[in-house]
Amino acid sequence: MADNGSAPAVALEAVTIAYPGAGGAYTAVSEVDLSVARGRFVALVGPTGCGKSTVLNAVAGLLPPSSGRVLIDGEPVSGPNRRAGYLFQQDALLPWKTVLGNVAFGLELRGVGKRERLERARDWVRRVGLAGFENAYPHQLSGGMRKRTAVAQTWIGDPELLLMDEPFGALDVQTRQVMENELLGLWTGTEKTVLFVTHDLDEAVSLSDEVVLLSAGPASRVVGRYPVDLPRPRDLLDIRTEPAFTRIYRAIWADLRDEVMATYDRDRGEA
Ligand SMILES: Nc1ncnc2c1ncn2[C@@H]1O[C@H](COP(=O)(O)OP(=O)(O)OP(=O)(O)O)[C@@H](O)[C@H]1O
Repeated sequence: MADNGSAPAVALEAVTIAYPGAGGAYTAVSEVDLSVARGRFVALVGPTGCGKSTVLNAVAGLLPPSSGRVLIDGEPVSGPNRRAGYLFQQDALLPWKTVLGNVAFGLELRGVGKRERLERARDWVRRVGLAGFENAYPHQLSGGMRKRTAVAQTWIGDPELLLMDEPFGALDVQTRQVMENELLGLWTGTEKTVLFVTHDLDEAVSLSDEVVLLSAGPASRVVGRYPVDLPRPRDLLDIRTEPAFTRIYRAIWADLRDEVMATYDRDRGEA
């Protein structure tokens, strides 16, 4: 592979994505430019339906742009990116496999020998706090435990790039806070780049180095980039009460609110 050490981990260049439809194509995002340096934690926010998942799917290589380019480490994306790790709101646990089997599954697909993959899976099960549940099946787990299993499943492959789409959206508030903290704990000190989609501004600010705001659709584009210069390592339970957190949150919300209202007005007009 080319030596692209200085290239951004992720770059979108004038990316436009239109979905075909019966009444004509729907342009979800238009001319999106975005560059994410290696090792950064970037949150993507915007009103509902603005195209956050669309952008993430394009970066994942699951959705080819109608025009423009997506580059990973300086190389154009052409097909699903197998070096990236994914975490979505819906986990992808296999119901017939145990926790250990689910965590080891990615390594199994890659042909890693049984002994090694089980050893590594056991280590990850322990790291996400599920020691003792190795032999449990997904239906025997709480939502938080399923999510921990999914986190281990993703991280065991040691991906350089993590693409997360509202990964904790379905969890109750308390479990969510614990999981967010644990995610930061895993990520801190690594060189991993994270693109994190959320519609929760609180979550976006507390986790990330930078928040990127997409405008209301159709034809959404990037309308704001906000550095989050809060110290690390962060304890999310503490950081949300810091004056600096409130300052950043308010600055972004002032702009996000306009986009949310634009979406609301548009939907009302269509109703
Ligand atoms: N496969 C598809 N075919 C047609 N339109 C689609 C398709 N997928 C998404 N869209 C439309 O594209 C727009 C962007 O959708 P997307 O899911 O990317 O937004 P989002 O910001 O992630 O939404 P949310 O915050 O509600 O999860 C929406 O209007 C959606 O209805």
